[in-house]
Amino acid sequence: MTRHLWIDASAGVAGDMLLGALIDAGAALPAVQAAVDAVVSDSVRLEVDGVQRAGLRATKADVIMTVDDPPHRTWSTIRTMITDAGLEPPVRDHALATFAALAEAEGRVHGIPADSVHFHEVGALDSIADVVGVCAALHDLGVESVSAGPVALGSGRTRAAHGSIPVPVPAVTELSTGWRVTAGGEGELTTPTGMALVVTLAERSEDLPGLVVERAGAGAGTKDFPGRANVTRVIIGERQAPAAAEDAVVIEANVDDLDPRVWPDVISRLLAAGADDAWLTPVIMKKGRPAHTLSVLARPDRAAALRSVITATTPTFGLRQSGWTKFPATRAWHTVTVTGGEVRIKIAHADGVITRATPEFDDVAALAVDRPVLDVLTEANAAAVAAGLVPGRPLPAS
Ligand SMILES: O=C([S-])c1cc(C(=O)S)c[n+]([C@@H]2O[C@H](COP(=O)(O)O)[C@@H](O)[C@H]2O)c1
Ligand code: NI
Repeated sequence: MTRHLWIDASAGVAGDMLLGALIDAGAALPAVQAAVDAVVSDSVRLEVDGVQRAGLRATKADVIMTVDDPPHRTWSTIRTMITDAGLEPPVRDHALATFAALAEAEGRVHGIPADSVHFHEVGALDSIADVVGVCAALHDLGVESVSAGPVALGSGRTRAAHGSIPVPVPAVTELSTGWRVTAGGEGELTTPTGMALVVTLAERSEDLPGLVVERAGAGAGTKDFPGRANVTRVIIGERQAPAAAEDAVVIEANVDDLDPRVWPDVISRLLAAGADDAWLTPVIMKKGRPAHTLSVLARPDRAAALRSVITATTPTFGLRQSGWTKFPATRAWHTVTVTGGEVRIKIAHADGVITRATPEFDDVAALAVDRPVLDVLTEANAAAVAAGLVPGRPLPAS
């Protein structure tokens, strides 16, 4: 069983709406405020209030500025602030991935490198509070997996720093690649920060899955439209282990004319765009040319976005795609303490019995600041054994 969160964005989603919904569902405001303070100390105060939207009760989360003149900040500055804040590793990693998606989308829209994307004054503090706050709230709620239903983006036009822009606004359109969306009504129903949170945190777009419901929450948007509640809802519950078999696709292209130094960037962009894995195989292709086959494994709903990444980042004139069936192990996570911090242990299990347990390598590498990675790995393995996370032993309660 996994604690799953499903996001209902059928009336739209913004960062503050999702934050309000998670606090409404029971996330502790002090824990969320502490995470935000760790990134931007003494700059914002989160306030929550019960409000009504078209007759429905919901929690409104407000980000109150407590500084007069907050500085302009680029994505590269914000990345350093989040990295250095001492956040719990899952909170830090989710916040970094969300901001990266937002900055890359804005960069593509404006034709500038993501690192130069500028979050001006209030926008920067607002976005940091929303993104870090949502990631901290998920952690506080013990959420292990996330999915989202179709997202209503809105229609018409809105005013932004660029003047009057069409809805869905360009950054939202960029972020929506591969996601099920609808117009859903007049006005800007989904903001760039809201969409970045959904597409980064949710593993898939799906209708409400089978859950044993534990709690629900509703987060209010700023406006109150008559006849349609301006709320983002969340439902949290225990999800049964997914069926053993899953549909997957493999997208491939043979490439003989890419500067080999570019390949690592191609692979990392494919992983950031939702590939389950991406790899290269050296081949001798037609005309006896040494080349590489690029292979990308992904869920079918990620295929369109991944084909676009391949086309944009390699010189290939075409690609091929085939359908596969995956048999992923059922997974669970536990955290162990080692010198200097915590390491998550990834556990595969069947019928309540552990079949494999492995320290999450990114957590291990992050703690290997002034000692070898192998030392931290050995300590994490020993901590996992001491905690009973050993093949053949029962899966402990989470
Ligand atoms: O300021 C910029 S660059 C900006 C770009 C865009 C594009 O789609 S491009 C949109 N907006 C608007 O800013 C507000 C706030 O959005 P948050 O995600 O920070 O909540 C919203 O109305 C966007 O449409 C700004
Ligand atoms: Ni913009």
